[in-house]
Amino acid sequence: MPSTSEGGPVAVQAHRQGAVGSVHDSVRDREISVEQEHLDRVYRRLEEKIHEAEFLMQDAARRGQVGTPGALAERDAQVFRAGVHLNRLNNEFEDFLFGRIDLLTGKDGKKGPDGAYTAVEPAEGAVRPDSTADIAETLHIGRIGVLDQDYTPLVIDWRAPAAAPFYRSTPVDPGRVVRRRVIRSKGRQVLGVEDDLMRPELTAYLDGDELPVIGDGALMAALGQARSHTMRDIVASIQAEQDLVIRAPAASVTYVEGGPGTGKTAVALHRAAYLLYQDRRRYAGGILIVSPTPLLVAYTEGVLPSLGEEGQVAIRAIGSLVEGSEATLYDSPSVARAKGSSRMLRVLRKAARGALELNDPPARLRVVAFGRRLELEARELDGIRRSALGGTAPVNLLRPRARKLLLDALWEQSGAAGRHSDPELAAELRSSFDEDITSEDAFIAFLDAWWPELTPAAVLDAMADERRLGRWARRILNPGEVRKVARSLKREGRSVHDIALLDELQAVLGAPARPRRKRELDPLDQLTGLEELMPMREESQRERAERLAQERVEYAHVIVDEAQDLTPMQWRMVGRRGRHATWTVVGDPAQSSWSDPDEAAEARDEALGTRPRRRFELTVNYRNPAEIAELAGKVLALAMPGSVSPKAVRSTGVEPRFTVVEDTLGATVRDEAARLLERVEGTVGVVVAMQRREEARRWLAGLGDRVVALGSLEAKGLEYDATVVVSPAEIADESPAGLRVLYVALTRATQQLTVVSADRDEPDAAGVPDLLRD
Ligand SMILES: Nc1ncnc2c1ncn2[C@@H]1O[C@H](COP(=O)(O)OP(=O)(O)OP(=O)(O)O)[C@@H](O)[C@H]1O
Repeated sequence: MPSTSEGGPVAVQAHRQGAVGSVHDSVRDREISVEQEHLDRVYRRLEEKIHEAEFLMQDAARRGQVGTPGALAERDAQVFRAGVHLNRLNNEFEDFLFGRIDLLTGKDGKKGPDGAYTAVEPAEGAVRPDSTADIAETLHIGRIGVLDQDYTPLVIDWRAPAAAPFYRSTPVDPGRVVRRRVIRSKGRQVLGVEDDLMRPELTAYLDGDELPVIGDGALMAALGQARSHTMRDIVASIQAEQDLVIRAPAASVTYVEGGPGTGKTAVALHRAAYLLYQDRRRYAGGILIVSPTPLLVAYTEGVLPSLGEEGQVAIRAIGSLVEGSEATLYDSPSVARAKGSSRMLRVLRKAARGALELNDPPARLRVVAFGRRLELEARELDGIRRSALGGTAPVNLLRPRARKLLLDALWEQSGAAGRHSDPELAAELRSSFDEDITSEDAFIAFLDAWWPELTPAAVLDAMADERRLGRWARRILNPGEVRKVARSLKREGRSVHDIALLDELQAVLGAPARPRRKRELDPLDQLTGLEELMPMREESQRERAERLAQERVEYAHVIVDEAQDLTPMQWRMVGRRGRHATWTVVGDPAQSSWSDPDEAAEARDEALGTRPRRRFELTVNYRNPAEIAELAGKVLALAMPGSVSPKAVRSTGVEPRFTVVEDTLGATVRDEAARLLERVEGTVGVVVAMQRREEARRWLAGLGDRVVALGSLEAKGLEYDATVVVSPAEIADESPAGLRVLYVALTRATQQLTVVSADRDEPDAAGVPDLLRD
């Protein structure tokens, strides 16, 4: 039986056990059958709704054959509405009822739109002087809301205000809630119930019988479960401090800090679902979640669909934010530092201007106009280029200006300027002069070569030349940095940090004017009259998503996960996607792998602008047992002296295991991974220094797909039943932020942790490496 630490959401357990004691199985069975009855009723109602939707579809189709314009418009609207209904009902048919709250009478007798009473606090006299009370209202909570024929709520949507007490109520501040129940079901069958008592001091009655309490609480049941390679939603056991973040108003910036395992990623995902529920018109297709790695994207991708939100939120790895890019390569720490630094902005601006001269531009311009040969020499051309480039306007967009300056210089040379005193005639003459020249092939060819249209990729490729980069980065990067950055750009494929540079270059260069693409045929376009009847269809979600992508992807809400890791250049890239957005930013400074947090904070503040921030802190570690959290705390003390570890919510009694390499590192790691595979049901992660990634994959070959090898930076945000952390010293020495990266590695396990030490770790007799000793 797991023990629990004190305070916060955990306190529920302590209260409950003291108050209730053991419960006989027959009571459990009876309670399961009570919930089964309710679920049966819900399904009957859902079936009725599905039949209704089907009938509407058929009826609408029949009406379509009648053919008057009014009937057609009505049919279209009905088909659309019924289709949406059917889809929702069918999609969310599985496991959508998961919670129940039993409430005291409220202060006022008002009902909200979901059919539930709105009061949060109990009415005076709801609790009798002898500490007994009657349950006045029972609400079931699920993934969508379902009303009975008479509009009484059978299920309340988890995001509706009436569902908030299910998450917010605690024994310290219970409100009207007496008992909170989590219902486990699969399809149409209720499998179990887990209860928490919010007012253990009360004897409460429901329909005359004493309220029974079953199980050890849903949170503990959820935390003890084996992990798979995909994250589960936490909708049934969101804790009060997490709920405050999820339901925080969308205005400005919601800023959340919390240590490892405090549910930041889970909370961010549930917040996206909540915002969609609150204001679907505003947010559908317009929420971006920025994640540090493609691995974390894949791990979290299933959560929103399980909350009924399929395809509405773009979850993108930071290396895939630019359309068409999917970078997974990592630069060495020193190259990453240079590329991520805001100094790079100045280098890119110079590169974008310098790149105009990449392909030996012509040294002179010769044209014939009004029967005269006109010529501009290299010196004049340089002067024109310099004056066209003044200021910070995007280089590609300056081409028309440069063209105009060339024409001015040629006009001057032609001597035609003084020919007419009448301004109208003079203007006409000038315009025919310009036309003459600009239609000449020689001029067009000159302009293309002298002011070529630049692409971000071409400029970045040009920076791979060390001499050239040295020129562009003079007095900005030091010669060592220039050498390393140039070398890294020569390699095949882009790194994660290159993507932010490409995005910046896109802004510095400006998009060349592109011919508009013809819109693809949208099948819903054929439903005439739909726009008027369904204002939400003004723009379909696909159209909106496409439009946003074409307009350089601006979003209505941007959620940044693992925000502590964004470099200044990455903040600029993300900032461009949310210039008018509201934001949710979640992170943990203690897990930052960026070597200069102050510089990153400055860039973050610039991206978020002056919008006011609402700060939240998450304080409870739901992932690691206390034994693992305590060990990780030793590294935290070295990495960020004085910072406080989040409180672990449970303990397993299994201490971390320490081993020292015996034969070869590979054989030891493989043995330890195999050992853990036998001890846990779910996944095992082996975390190594980045340079050992490939090697470690070979060590584990043949052990099956429950085990994976990860570089330390790839472990961000992920979790496993058990982990093997290989050579803490090697991970810590890999970069200036190495100790914080090691802290991340040590906090990935939900049950067991093994640390393998090599020579460099200086293990003591018990195998404990130097870095993890007291
Ligand atoms: N209220 C909850 N009920 C059940 N499980 C929870 C709850 N909150 C968090 N968890 C679980 O705890 C684990 C850690 O959550 P999550 O990955 O969101 O934490 P995090 O703060 O993002 O961690 P890190 O900073 O280490 O990436 C996950 O398995 C998550 O499902």
